[in-house]
Amino acid sequence: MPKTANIEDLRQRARRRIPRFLFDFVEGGADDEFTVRANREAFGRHAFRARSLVDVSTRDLSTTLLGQRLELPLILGPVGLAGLLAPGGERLAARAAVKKGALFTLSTMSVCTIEEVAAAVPAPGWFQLYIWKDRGITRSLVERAKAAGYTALCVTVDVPDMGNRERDVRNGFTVPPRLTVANAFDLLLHLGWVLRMTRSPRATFGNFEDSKALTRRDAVSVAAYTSRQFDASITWADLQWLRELWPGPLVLKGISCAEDARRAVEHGVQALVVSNHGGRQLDGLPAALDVLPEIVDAVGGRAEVILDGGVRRGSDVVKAIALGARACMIGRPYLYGLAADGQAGVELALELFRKEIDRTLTLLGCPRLDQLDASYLRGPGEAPRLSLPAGRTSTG
Ligand SMILES: Cc1cc2nc3c(=O)[nH]c(=O)nc-3n(C[C@H](O)[C@H](O)[C@H](O)COP(=O)(O)O)c2cc1C
Ligand SMILES: CCCCC(=O)C(=O)O
Repeated sequence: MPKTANIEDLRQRARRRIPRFLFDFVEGGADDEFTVRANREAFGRHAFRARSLVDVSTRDLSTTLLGQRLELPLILGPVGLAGLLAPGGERLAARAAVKKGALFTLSTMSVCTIEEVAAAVPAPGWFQLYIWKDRGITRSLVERAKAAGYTALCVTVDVPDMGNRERDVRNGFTVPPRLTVANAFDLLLHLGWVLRMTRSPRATFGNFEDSKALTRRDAVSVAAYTSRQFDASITWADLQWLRELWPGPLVLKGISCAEDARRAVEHGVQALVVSNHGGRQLDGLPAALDVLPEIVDAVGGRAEVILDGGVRRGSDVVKAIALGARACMIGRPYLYGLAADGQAGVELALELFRKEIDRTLTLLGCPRLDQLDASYLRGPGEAPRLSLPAGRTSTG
């Protein structure tokens, strides 16, 4: 097999290794997937302004996030059902993050439980919260995360209801996945995955008793399950309630305009994630990178800003940091690694990013990540658009 040179190669390996309905769940976005593509294309509108004759013989890629030092400015974003890509998927990804000096975020909708992931690593990372209609369940999730030692609560605010993921509708994707006439051939072509998954203790949302009891006969679509459970009535006022439950740092994920960023700061949020949920929620939102400057400006240093969406290259990370992000969150890139080769695949994804960030800093003439600023970029209008070859947007 040819060597894996970049995240796109890892994506191709993942595509071959897991059933189509699962790859589509990972890859897909909402409606026409305009925003999925926009996230990627935005990076091509910024070109570098490199400096020459700078001593770049040693480089420093480290950053601090909410007071924690990270060797790599990368956060593995919260992803539901990662445990379907490889048995124990969330545990494997959390271990890979520790090994590579990145940070792991566990999703509320994980297959492994809050406690299982915490037990797999020396110190757990962040816990991502979806607010349940049943506040008793929400409270219990927060308390479990606190007891297990997660260091920050990352509340996702862009899912009052699930986005319209048409690939999942078409594929009849359910939790747990079910054998149907329509997907029988797909499963037959991926018997390796079927066999691997028979070793997995469960194929549903591990944190919820009712979901653990889901059998293949009463399988539900992700949209149906989340619609039943997620609270679409939450407002800024509810953040106060969470504050009382969670004394540690609070992060809001899914901020996409300056007003909300300002409001988040006024509510004492320590970090915010500029994100459109990887284009999986409201289709038609602009690229996350395009709203980053507006949000960095609105926050004015009062909270840490993280860029999430479309990051596929070390140079993307460097561009986001030059525009004021403190770190980048990645979703699909590490899932490709997990699907392709379990923990080793996630480590490979992170290693590819590390090498690319390192090389970019070297060639850019900026040896330290914390010295990056907008003077290292030429913005849209200042430079010709850099375009990817057809079919190489990493999505679609
Ligand atoms: C399969 C999948 C599941 C996801 N599940 C969650 C989730 O449970 N909670 C959440 O806040 N974001 C979730 N996200 C969004 C990611 O955290 C992140 O915002 C997005 O993947 C970033 O875009 P990228 O994939 O281009 O890096 C999910 C994304 C994917 C691809
Ligand atoms: C799997 C449950 C929902 C996860 C999510 O937020 C997403 O798919 O984007």
